[in-house]
Amino acid sequence: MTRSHIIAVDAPAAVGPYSHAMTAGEVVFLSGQTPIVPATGALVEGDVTAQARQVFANLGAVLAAAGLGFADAVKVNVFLTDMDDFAAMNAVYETVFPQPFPARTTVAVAGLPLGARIEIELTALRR
Ligand SMILES: C=C(N)C(=O)O
Repeated sequence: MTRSHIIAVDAPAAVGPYSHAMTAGEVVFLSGQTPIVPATGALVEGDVTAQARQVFANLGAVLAAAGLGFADAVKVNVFLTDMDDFAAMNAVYETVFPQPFPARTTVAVAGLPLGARIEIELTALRR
């Protein structure tokens, strides 16, 4: 099975020792994206809705660098620092993924890098 890494020039630089994505055969594992604005390296201004939109913009940039799109996602993991943001996250989420929606898990966590309210990682499949 081939293994390679993906660096997306349109996504924020990694904030730690990880690749934007790794491929393993036909499966593409995207690292978690936080709401960092690529041009500034800072968190986007605004509420969790703005943060969710930025996260999806960043994930979209990584998917595009892999030659993929949100329709290719098979599993998504959503991390929130406050489960009260669940509905707002869903409202953005359902505009991004076509149906049938990928499998998904959402959990609340004690903290995220740079004080973000949301981080999302996903796994996609080359078809
Ligand atoms: C933002 C990340 N994906 C990380 O720190 O692992």
